[in-house]
Amino acid sequence: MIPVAARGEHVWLEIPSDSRIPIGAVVKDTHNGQTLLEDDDGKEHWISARNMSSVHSMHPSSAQGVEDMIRLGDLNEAGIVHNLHIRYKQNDIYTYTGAILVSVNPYEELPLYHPEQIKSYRNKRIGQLPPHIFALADACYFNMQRNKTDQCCVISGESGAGKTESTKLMLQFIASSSGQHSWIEQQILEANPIMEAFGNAKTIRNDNSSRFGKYIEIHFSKENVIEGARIEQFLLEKSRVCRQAIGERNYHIFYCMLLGMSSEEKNQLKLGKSTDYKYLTMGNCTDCEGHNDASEYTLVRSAMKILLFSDQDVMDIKRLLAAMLHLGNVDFQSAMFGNIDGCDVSESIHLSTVATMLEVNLMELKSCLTRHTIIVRGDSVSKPLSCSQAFDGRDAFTKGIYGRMFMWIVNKINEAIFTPASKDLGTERRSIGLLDIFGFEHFNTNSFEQLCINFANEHLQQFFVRHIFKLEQEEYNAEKIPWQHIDFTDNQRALDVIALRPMNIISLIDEESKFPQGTDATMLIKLNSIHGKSNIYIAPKSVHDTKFGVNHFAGLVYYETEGFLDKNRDLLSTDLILLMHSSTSKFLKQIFQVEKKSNTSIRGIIRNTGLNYQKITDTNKSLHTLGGQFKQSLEQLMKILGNCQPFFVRCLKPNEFKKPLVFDRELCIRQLRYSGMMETIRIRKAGYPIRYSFSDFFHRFRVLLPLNSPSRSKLDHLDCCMDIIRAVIGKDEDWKVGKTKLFLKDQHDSKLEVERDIKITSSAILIQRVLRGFKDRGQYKYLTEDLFIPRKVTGTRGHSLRLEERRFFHQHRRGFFTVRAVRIWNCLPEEVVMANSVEGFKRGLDVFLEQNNIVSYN
Ligand SMILES: Nc1ncnc2c1ncn2[C@@H]1O[C@H](COP(=O)(O)OP(=O)(O)OP(=O)(O)O)[C@@H](O)[C@H]1O
Repeated sequence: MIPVAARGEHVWLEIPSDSRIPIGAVVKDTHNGQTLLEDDDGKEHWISARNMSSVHSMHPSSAQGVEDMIRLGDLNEAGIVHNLHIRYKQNDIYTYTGAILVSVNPYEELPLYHPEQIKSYRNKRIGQLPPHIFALADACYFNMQRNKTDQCCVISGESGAGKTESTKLMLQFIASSSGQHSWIEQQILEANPIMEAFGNAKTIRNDNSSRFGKYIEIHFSKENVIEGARIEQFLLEKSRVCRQAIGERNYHIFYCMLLGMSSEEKNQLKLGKSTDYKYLTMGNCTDCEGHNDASEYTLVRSAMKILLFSDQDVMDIKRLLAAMLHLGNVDFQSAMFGNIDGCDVSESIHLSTVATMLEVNLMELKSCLTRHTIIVRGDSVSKPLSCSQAFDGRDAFTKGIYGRMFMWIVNKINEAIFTPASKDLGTERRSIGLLDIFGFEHFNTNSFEQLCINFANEHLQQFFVRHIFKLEQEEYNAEKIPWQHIDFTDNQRALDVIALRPMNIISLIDEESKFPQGTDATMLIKLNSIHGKSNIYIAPKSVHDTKFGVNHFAGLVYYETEGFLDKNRDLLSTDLILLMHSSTSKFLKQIFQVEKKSNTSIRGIIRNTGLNYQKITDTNKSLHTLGGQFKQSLEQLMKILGNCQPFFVRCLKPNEFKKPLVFDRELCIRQLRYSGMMETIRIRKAGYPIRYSFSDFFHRFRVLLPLNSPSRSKLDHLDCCMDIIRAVIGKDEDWKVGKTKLFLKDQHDSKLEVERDIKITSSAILIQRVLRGFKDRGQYKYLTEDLFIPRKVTGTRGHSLRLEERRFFHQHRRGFFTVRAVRIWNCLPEEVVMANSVEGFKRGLDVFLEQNNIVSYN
């Protein structure tokens, strides 16, 4: 409590709120023993002297705000959220926590991303300029070169928090990192519009929501120039193709196509306007504010050209999209077949259009949509479907086509941008990976998709926890660094129960899906019997309840099990698969090619035995389930990430209204809490995230060894390291020496790199000055006096050269330096010596030093 507060003073004010976190405020006035406060939200409060117990003083660092939250004096939730809030009000949307970047969505275009800004952030250390996504991208590129390790950046946050925008900005920065705008860089950037058109949609939360996860890996040559990339996609939300919630749209591509195509093209595909199609109007919304569908279509078309989609590929895709729209308009009506209930396709042109677009026989298509074949004692029997079964089958068919088409498109993009590592490059090829994956989801009704998404988030959280907390603290112990253990919330147990230990939730769901008699109810019984006693799994409250709960790191989520098994099986009817293989469209056949093994067996079956339903059905079932596939690709991804040096971007959504400058504290506190930000700041503040072995440190920062250092002559790594650190960082700063490594703070690393760069730049300027002078003097003398100066300086070690060196010694009193300079001159190519910029010269010199195994300029 502060008894009296002066005008202008910054304070904390306790206010009633869900989070019970005090809000920052400033004293506006004092009058008759009352104090007028204006809080961070702009609300005014008169506080009587009696109530001043709810007012506390604020640390000056919190009052002004800090760029790096580990410098916050008030290291608590109030301090963090207040810091982000006051920065956000000034459009400072980026804030560091050490090398972790917090990004708050501005919901408006800020002048932060011009090519000039890219230039200014290039080759700067974190902390030299205000926090920025470009600074992180530059740090990835820099670390990749310096440490010769692969880098990755995990970009996380809720839907609409800004993950995709952040990914695009990082990609834009990295793609221009080598300074040359090559064809491959352009191709990588052009992949975005295509992926967004087919994989993004307007949702309630985000007008351009990515409905799939992606990992983009950019590959670099030995010279750190981009030579290719690879995109992996995860778990596209297929249900959106058939169904959208109110206010939401289907995938952008459908609306773009209908507005962007010429009327001739539309006639060819028998297409009208978006309101004509059921699949596009389920959400009562066909427009998307700020999204110009027609011009997006032009962008997608030109991106496809750049990514080498042929005209035939584009035509094939358009025909499939048109087929899906018509399929959505195919209606069914009840009909009787003898005394069996069934259904028939209602009269319309849509069915025949679908048959034309898919290049299949009309009657067979009709039969596949209204009947299904089952095996009875080895014989195939065709049975009619009820109306609702037919609608479900039709939708499954559409989802099956869209999902496979999306995978084909991603593969096609990869064909254009991916170059396999050449053998002689061996392990020297480096990469930077960017992971933009769906954030934690918790809706009123959560289904199988949410379980998969939240399972992915558990994995990423564990990766974060492992990297930031576990490994770090283990290393302090191993290196005997004095350390006070910091408690953190470890989600390992949740991850074990969901997916890792035997009989985990995902594997039980999978097992039940493969079981012919398995139902959602039998699955739930198994889950209860195995996990009923765990405090991670929450069993249904009664036998009638079909929901189970999971205690995730981000909160308790209940999952509705109805439809779980069908979604996990993700099967198309055997009739439809065979129909697709009977199509005359090569494209359609290609996208329905399943995994190689089962694929050959399908073809074999068709060729050898005609339509053998039993075998096809078996093959179909032997394929992985959706959950199984997702788990496998996620585990592969975690392995890749585990071999990288990670960076993290935590995106925050400041409000639910997509409005600029509106900061909903409670919403932000919730996001900060479950991302473990509070603990992260504590460990970043207390810890030493930068570690170097003595020898690595010595080799990197040798140029900073003071000239008068006694360890200079001994060249003992540890002694030299200590001398460098004392000279550059200072002996009173908080750095530590372990058994084999040095432990530094993020800001120390930045300082060392900046000093190193200054030293090398000045040395390089000096060397270049000397060399140019040497050359020009030689030229001058050659022209005027025709003295003993060699006509070709390169490689000459003659008398005249030594003369020149000596003269230089007298002029500059840097004899040692000159001799070295001349030696370098003898080897350096002319274009390097005469480079127009110091940077260019340094680059050339670096290559030379590396090739000649010279570790320092000194
Ligand atoms: N740095 C930024 N500058 C301006 N606007 C931004 C920025 N980041 C995000 N936005 C705005 O917020 C919207 C949502 O961002 P984005 O699509 O990146 O969210 P997301 O986290 O990827 O969501 P989802 O998980 O739904 O895909 C963008 O379409 C854009 O309008």
